[in-house]
Amino acid sequence: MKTILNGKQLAITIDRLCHQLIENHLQFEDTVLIGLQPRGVHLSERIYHTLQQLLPGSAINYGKLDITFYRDDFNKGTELHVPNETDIDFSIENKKVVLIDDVLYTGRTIRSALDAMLDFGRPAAVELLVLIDRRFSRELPIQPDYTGRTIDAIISQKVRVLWQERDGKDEVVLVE
Ligand SMILES: O=P(O)(O)OC[C@H]1O[C@H](OP(=O)(O)OP(=O)(O)O)[C@H](O)[C@@H]1O
Ligand SMILES: O=c1cc[nH]c(=O)[nH]1
Repeated sequence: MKTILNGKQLAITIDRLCHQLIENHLQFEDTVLIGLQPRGVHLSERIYHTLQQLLPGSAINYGKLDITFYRDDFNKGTELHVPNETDIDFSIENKKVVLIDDVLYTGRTIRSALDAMLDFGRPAAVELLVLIDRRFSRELPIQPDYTGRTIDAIISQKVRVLWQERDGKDEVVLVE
């Protein structure tokens, strides 16, 4: 197992991503943040809380989206897909949406998210923020707008993003 980001590097990376978001979205009046269940939500929570500290007084719309029923392999094969909560209590009509996930690999999760998101309105634009972009493994034409770290990994390897609140420590690792 190899460490890609330790806890301190992860915190610095999240801070940088937040500043990049502010650069493009200023006070977030027309922008909403949506974290993807289950693993992207830990990242989106950190980003949301960091932005609130950096932009005191701004009311940022933040929600969580579950894509289970929109997966292109739902009801195919024997794997049981257990849904998580979707919590979006605002319309995304004409808003700029920033989708947030921990890892981008084939792009299929994000494709599903683009589909699932449309239940909440027609956005003006959609951006993608990921902590880890696994290059050279995309199966769909989907690329991130904000990236924590780009890595090259072989197919047998797996990136795992660990969070203090769930795993007991903050770390990004490459598992052989
Ligand atoms: O770009 P993709 O190929 O869709 O992979 C990215 C997704 O994989 C992980 O989720 P999950 O744990 O559900 O997938 P995994 O079982 O493949 O790790 C991760 O949290 C992303 O949402
Ligand atoms: O390496 C990978 C690939 C997909 N999803 C992950 O969480 N890690």
